[in-house]
Amino acid sequence: DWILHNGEFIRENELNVSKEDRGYQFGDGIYEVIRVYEGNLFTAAEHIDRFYESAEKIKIVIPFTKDVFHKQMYDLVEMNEIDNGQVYVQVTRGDAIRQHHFPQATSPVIVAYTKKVERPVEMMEAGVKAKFIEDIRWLRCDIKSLNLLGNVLAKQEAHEDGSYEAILHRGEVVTEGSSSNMYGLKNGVIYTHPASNLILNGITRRVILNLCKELGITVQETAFTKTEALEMDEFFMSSTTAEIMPIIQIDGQDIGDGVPGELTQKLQQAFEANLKLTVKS
Ligand SMILES: Cc1ncc(COP(=O)(O)O)c(CN[C@@H]2CONC2=O)c1O
Repeated sequence: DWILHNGEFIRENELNVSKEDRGYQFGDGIYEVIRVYEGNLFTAAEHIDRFYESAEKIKIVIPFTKDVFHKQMYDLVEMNEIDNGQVYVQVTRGDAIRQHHFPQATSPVIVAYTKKVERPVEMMEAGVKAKFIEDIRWLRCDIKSLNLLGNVLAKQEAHEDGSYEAILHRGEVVTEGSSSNMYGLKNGVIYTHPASNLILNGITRRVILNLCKELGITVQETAFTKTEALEMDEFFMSSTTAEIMPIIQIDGQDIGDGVPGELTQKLQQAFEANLKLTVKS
């Protein structure tokens, strides 16, 4: 496979990253995961906009225009002949003598690679289990940063418990998943935490909110509590890799009838129709 390294296409064994790369030593960088369906990048513009936005928030300047960057992503997918898969791309502040404050002259290090991934169809049909876990992360969760230890520890705790995802909460208030956004549905209304510094404003979240508008489903971007989560009629999570994933059980307690909800399934169908439309093969 080809790897993109600072605008150059190289082979994996040609890639060398410094022992003092700031992404490696400080998590000083940001990333994106972009889905590929039938050889086409899905919501690439939105992901690239957020990539540049995240970089700007931590004062990293991407040395390419968005158009050039978009073309590089597209070429990488073509060269690696990815039909269904994803692109992982990250930028770090670069290689410099280890010091916490920004080194004088560093140039950002951008690495992108692809992998083949199939859609998680069985899990989307059956639904998954989740576990409440205290949200111990910092207060800039709106930045898609490489600072993922809080997310990693939460996901690990969930997996040790046999759960697919952690439902993070600050005190009683549910924020989001360790690598997803979270939604509860009650009496036909969808509730989800508002886009703020406490969550990542997911691209899939934005697609869902648009689909709800088209379907005439009311969405309240207001946070709900753990207790309210357990009383929801339906519950689901979303991310680029999980798409719309029903959550049928939280901490061992069934949500609704303990099976994927009807409105969740309606949203999944709308998401798939939209996906096929925008990713014309
Ligand atoms: C903390 C967090 N919240 C929400 C999301 C959902 O955002 P998107 O809808 O834009 O994907 C992600 C995605 N995390 C990426 C997506 O897939 N794998 C990841 O690590 C995430 O890491």
